[in-house]
Amino acid sequence: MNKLITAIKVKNLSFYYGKTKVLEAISMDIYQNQITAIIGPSGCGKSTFIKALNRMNELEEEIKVEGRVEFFSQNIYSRRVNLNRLRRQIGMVLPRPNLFPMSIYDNVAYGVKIIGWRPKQELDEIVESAIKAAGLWDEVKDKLHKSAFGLSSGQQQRLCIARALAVKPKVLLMDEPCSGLDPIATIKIEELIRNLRGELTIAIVTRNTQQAARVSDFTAFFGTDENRIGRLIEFGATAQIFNNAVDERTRDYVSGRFS
Ligand SMILES: Nc1ncnc2c1ncn2[C@@H]1O[C@H](COP(=O)(O)OP(=O)(O)OP(=O)(O)O)[C@@H](O)[C@H]1O
Repeated sequence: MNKLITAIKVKNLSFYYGKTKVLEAISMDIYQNQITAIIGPSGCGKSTFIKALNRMNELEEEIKVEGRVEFFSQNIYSRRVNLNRLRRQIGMVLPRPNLFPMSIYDNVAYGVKIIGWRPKQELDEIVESAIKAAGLWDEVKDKLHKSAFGLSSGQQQRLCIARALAVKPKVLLMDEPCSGLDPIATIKIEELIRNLRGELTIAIVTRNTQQAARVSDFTAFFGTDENRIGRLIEFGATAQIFNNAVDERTRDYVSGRFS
């Protein structure tokens, strides 16, 4: 394997909603151009963690962050950070499709247009290549100017991924992107993730351990301690976590023995 480069370094991150601590002292790296899965039982803080990586939690009520999150060595919680730019570089796909009431084309072009004006032909090319990367082109190429709401939920979710890819993020965060989808739509999203392997840094939260095993290079297993606070229990190459985990709790969880 080539030498791994850290895209996001999480150092001793603790996270609070109001006065309630939900994550304790998380330290781990998200490696560039690798796919990192975050797995663990419900309520262990997986979504909170991934949202902390591009400050998406700040849309919620009072939060407190301790520790550091560095994006290519830059502290993302520094006051100097431009949040729009940060979220363009570290994009996010949510559990449910959240398209705009616009055409398929305009949904994908939207973020690109915000960055700056481009000639129509260039915009067309960006839209086409993002939709292709999301594995959706053949299904939508003849109806680009129809409403995005006419698509199935699986197609809508892939369009959300196309929209995220169109602004050329360095990292894509995915929070349970298949949670509302049937098995076939889920497989299509997994295929598209695998196709991005080696080209884009991806962190994906999933409750589906088999999905983590299928798509990821690295896996972080989160759990809760006796105070119900989320902790990183084990991090490693996905094959190691699934076949040769060090911690008994990881072994129980990945083998489905977790209650
Ligand atoms: N906006 C919020 N305000 C207060 N508490 C919250 C908020 N969001 C999440 N929590 C709490 O933080 C803890 C972690 O929640 P989080 O959604 O991050 O876990 P999760 O591992 O992603 O769970 P699931 O797999 O069920 O989605 C839970 O105890 C949850 O109730």
